[in-house]
Amino acid sequence: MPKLPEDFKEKYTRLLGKSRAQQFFNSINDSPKSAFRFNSLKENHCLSSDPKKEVSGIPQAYYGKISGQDPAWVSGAVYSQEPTAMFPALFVEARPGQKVLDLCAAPGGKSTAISEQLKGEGLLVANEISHTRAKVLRENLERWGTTNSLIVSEKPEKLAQCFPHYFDKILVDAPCSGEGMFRKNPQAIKYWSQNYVLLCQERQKEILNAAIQMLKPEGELVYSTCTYSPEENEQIVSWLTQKFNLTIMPIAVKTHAIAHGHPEWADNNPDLIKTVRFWPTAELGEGQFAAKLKLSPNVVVQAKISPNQKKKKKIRPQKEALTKSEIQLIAEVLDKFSLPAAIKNWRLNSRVRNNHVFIPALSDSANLHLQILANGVELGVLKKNRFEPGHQLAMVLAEQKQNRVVELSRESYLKYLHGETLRTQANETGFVLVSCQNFILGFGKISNHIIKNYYPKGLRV
Ligand SMILES: C[S@@+](CC[C@H](N)C(=O)[O-])C[C@H]1O[C@@H](n2cnc3c(N)ncnc32)[C@H](O)[C@@H]1O
Repeated sequence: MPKLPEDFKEKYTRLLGKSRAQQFFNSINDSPKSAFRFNSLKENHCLSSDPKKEVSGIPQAYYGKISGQDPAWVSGAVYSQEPTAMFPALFVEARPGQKVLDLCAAPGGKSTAISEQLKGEGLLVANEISHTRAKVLRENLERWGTTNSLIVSEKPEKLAQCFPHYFDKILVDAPCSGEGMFRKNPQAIKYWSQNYVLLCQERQKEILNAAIQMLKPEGELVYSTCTYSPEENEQIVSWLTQKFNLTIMPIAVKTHAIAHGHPEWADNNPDLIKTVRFWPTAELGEGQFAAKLKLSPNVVVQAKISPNQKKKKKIRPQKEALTKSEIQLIAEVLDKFSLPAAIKNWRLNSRVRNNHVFIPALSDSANLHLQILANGVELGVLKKNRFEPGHQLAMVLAEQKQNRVVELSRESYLKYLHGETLRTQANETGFVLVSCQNFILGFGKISNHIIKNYYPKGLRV
């Protein structure tokens, strides 16, 4: 039983009343809930054993654990995520073609869900301030088969200079005091203090200040935390409505296990009742809060790029379009596969930079002077007189039924993940997709019944 700090218990007894508070403290002793979501962008959805219990209110989500070594996980067919953490992305309700920002995005649970909503059309800017965590974000979005994301690692203020009033939707899944994670991560209890809660509140205001500058008139902001404290939840939403031209929107949810926000824990604005809370007592999952707000149509929109940016040296566009001979080399590989819509027009849409061939999600990104980890889909690398397809391309090809696939046994699968060369009975030669249990894992290249391993070195186990 994790020992809860006395101030924490006093605070929630005051807020909830003795009996509800006791139920709440007891629920923190129960086991945390694990769940996973299926990837609607990918072809294959059959696990080795059928998942049993659905997460109420989330399409294609089930309770249970999927190991990080399961072919379903490695291929990006599933994402392991705490059940209540699945909701904020659902509230974003992005439509294909829209521009969406996930401002605090790593490890990427919510970005992967938003990319499913966009279905490859429009733009997802996924930002993570920590460079180490941003790398994990990149791996997860790549595995997911996302084609239209710009992955960046910047402070929110810096992003705000580049994207004034640019986005239709913004998700701020804010760093918080993590009270909702106490039973999943008892270490979080050690960090808890009322001062820490207030410190988190300050940081949330800074992040939101930048976020609002990037929202289009009539754009929508989803704000979420995994904590219970009113200071980081209802009080932040009150602050947002007082400081900016924002109104609180209703949130449509299809689960009974959801509670509403508490106007009396903030400035008594009755609209706060439209915000939502997940309590562990409802047994859906861990603690969460979410609010949805809309910016007025009458905000003053600033210039496109800030003076700061204009002063920066313009990066001259390199020769980036493909030459005829480059197209020929790439076509020798790509023409053998069935291409999903997002990459079908690769001949026209591809760019080459330092021999890397990619279809950008945002063109002219170099002049933004941002730390960009990935822009769109990397198709592969041009080498001397040949083209080597990249891992991200394999993950995108998994969105469509493919014929050039070599299915591995469980034993060979583990060898593939280690980076070993494999033997095969297959008669194909050249690049093939490699799968296990029909989940596409990456590329291999066959010559004389030997599969050369193209699983990326950085992902090998
Ligand atoms: C709750 S986590 C995000 C989880 C993520 N949305 C997901 O679903 O996988 C909050 C993230 O905010 C980042 N963060 C911390 N301080 C920040 C700041 N000042 N500005 C922006 N992001 C920050 C953290 O590194 C962390 O990755």
